[in-house]
Amino acid sequence: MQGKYRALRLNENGFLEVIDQTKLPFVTESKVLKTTNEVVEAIKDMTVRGAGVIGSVAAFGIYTACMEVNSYDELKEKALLIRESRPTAVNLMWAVDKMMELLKDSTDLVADAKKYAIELNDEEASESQNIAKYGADIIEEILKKKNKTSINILTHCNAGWLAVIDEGTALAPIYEAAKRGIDVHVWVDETRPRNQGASLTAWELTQSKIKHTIIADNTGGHLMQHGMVDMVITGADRVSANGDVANKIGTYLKALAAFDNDVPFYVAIPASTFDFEIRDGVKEIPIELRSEDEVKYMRGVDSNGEVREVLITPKDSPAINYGFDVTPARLISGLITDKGVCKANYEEIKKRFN
Ligand SMILES: CSC[C@H]1O[C@H](OP(=O)(O)O)[C@H](O)[C@@H]1O
Repeated sequence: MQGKYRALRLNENGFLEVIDQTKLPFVTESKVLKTTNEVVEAIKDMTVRGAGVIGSVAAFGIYTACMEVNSYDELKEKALLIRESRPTAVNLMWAVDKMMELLKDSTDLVADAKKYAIELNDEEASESQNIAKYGADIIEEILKKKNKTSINILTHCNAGWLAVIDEGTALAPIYEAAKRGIDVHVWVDETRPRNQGASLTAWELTQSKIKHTIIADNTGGHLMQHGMVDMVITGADRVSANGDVANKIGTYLKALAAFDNDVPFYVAIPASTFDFEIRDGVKEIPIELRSEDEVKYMRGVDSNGEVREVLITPKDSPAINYGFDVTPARLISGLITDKGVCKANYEEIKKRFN
């Protein structure tokens, strides 16, 4: 059926259905998003998350909004609600703007939005396959250079198919390398506070039977110091024109440790992640500030298999919860994109993507 991907699909009734990522890895459950408000809430509360999937859901969210309006002007108001649901992943704004541009002269909003949303997602899925191939080539190059037959890759957060349809970005080269018969092991940063690594990346790699070890976020530097990491691959939520990379909080610290230990640090991204409006990512990329409760509470299952949130700090202690940080381009070995691997600098990026 058209519009069907691993993390989301249009169901038989024509509504957007998504995997509820807040329940993984304990419960695999889907959620149908029938209204614009349900789409906005699902992005805000991270039922769906990951820059690419947020963009995918936003595109189908515009289609959902078209079922609620009688004119393009009415649609613009709903589109803004979707566009403003999270501030850092530029794929969200890109998807909404692209859909609204395509629909501006439409005489059948619902039918055209459905068509354009499927086309946009099919293109994202195709780009993800290219990232897989170019990234696996890098993995083979590193193995050859180090004269090794197995590779240890560290990744932060979740940039698999739960985050970018349909192969992911950071995990796409790992899936492709495994398909090529390469012996891959992944160090999985737990990725506090929402544990996208421990809950989502570990779940994905388990499904794909790829060797992995979950580590506390502060472990990566030690592993790199002791030669236990051959490369780092992460995803990204926004890459500025000068090659600075916004990604899940903690990425910058991994890049510093990689730089200090001469470990190749790659960022895998589709073209929709570039933001050419921003020339200095460190200074200008907006960083989402999320609820302090995500730091103060931890999710898990109790002895009855019920998903629970438990307080892990003194009730009255304040916390602050930055969702992302920005890694300067100088710490990045290369950007693995759907058009090949490019250096993280303005000239290279402009030549290939702008
Ligand atoms: C390339 S999409 C994955 C990207 O999105 C994650 O953020 P969140 O889980 O808050 O949506 C994280 O930055 C990942 O690298």
